[in-house]
Amino acid sequence: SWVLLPKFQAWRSHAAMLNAIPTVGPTGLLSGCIGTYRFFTNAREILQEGYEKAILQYPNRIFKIALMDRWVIIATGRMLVQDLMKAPDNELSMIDAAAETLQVEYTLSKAVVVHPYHVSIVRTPMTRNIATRFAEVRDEIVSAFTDHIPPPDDWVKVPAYKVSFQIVGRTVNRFFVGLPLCRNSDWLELNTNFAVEVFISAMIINLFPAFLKPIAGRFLTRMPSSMKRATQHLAPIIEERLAKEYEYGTKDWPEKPNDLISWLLDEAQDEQRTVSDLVTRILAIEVAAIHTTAFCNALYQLAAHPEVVAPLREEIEAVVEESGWTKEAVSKMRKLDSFLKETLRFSGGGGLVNNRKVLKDFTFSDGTTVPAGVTIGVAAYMHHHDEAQYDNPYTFDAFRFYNMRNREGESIKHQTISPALDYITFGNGRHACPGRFFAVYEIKGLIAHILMSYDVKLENDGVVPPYEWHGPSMDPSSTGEVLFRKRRPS
Ligand code: HEM
Repeated sequence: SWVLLPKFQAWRSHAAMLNAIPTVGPTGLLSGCIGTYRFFTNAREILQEGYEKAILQYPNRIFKIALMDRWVIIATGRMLVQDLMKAPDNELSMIDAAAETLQVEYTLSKAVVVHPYHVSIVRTPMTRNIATRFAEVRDEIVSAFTDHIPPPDDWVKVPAYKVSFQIVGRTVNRFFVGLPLCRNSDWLELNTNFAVEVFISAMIINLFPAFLKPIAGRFLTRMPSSMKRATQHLAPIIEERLAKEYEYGTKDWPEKPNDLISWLLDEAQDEQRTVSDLVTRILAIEVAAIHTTAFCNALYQLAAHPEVVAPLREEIEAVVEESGWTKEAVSKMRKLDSFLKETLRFSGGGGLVNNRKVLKDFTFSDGTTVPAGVTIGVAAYMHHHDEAQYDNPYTFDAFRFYNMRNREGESIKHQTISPALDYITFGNGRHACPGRFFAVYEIKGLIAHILMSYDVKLENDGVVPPYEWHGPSMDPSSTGEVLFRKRRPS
């Protein structure tokens, strides 16, 4: 029994830590099954209830929700959010949480979490090349809009969700893989579908208990066929680049393209220099870059707020006249930046983000302890609508952050790219989204182009079509329409 005693004690202390955390949603027998079902269908209500109780009632500002085979703990308020984002990876692991949330083993490949070197490629060479590649990105924005929404003389209805994915897919791919692949319809369809499939398959696999996940995982993913399809497009390009390196005996051969494939090859080691590993990384980055609903949300908000159009147009025209369509010009678009950041605050984030797997019992700075084995996350939507963070949080105030930047000494604060404890759309700290610089320049470029070339409006009296909650993720309406016409002189 002396062998079992320490185990029993550890189990008791684990149970005591868990018991001290209030549960929201179903409790008792079968709570995991019912809880998972309710979290899938009613996550918003459960999270809102927990969030309000955590602030007003609970002693330690955290609460827990029972899922099929694990507990999810939600941390609320700036202090706990800061602790969570500052914690070292060997205590609170982002990678382990991502592997679980996205079920990467079945939906992507274990390799992307075992050696995530592609994250530093996004952070450094990719971000450094935004300025040099901006003219091409801008060219693709113009050409993608011309193809998908040829400027009509009279109002036409455009399915916002579908078209925004198509336009983002092309813009992102011009930057990642260049012409002609960025306009190849099979490649684009594969990428946009794959990005959505990863999230849907993972959500369904997560409904199964641990012992059934391998079976569910085998049947519920189209990963092998997507990999094969992606390989058909990428293998010839990758092989040609490897051949050039061999031929010239250097990685810096003449006229090497300046794109994601080259940036990856510059860093990849040993087995990472194979077609299959590189294809997986490229798909993983595509998923991170394409599965963002920011542009679609911004389009709905722009169409819903005609009063912002004139000031935004005035600003864009002035900076473009001065600096052309460059990265520098886009960074000077401060009102547009505020509009985008307000969109991300107001409609971005979802209910369970910045997830961390607890690898060792973890104590927050207020003394609250969570046991190893659970997952902790943040309810970003509720955080961004908390009056402790923002005045009138349920009002969409396009120039909220512009006005804040105009305050004495705050001109470089409050930008869309700057994570802060009251603004966690891109996370915060060490794991803050490394792709946010590109994402922000790209989305600002897309909205600026709409403002310069089109008039937009919503049919339904300017009311944004209802958001869709899929489990804890909050998405813009997938069926809503925005009306477009060629810009008319005002
Ligand atoms: C508006 C668009 C985007 C949003 C809202 C967004 C949001 C996020 C968030 C919340 C995280 C996790 C932070 C955490 O857990 O602390 C993250 C991580 C990440 N994002 Fe983004 N992202 C966006 C666009 C992009 C783009 C365009 C790329 C690639 C070019 C990208 C690549 C990544 C990568 C590689 C990570 C993992 C970082 C790590 O492991 O440390 N994201 N993103």
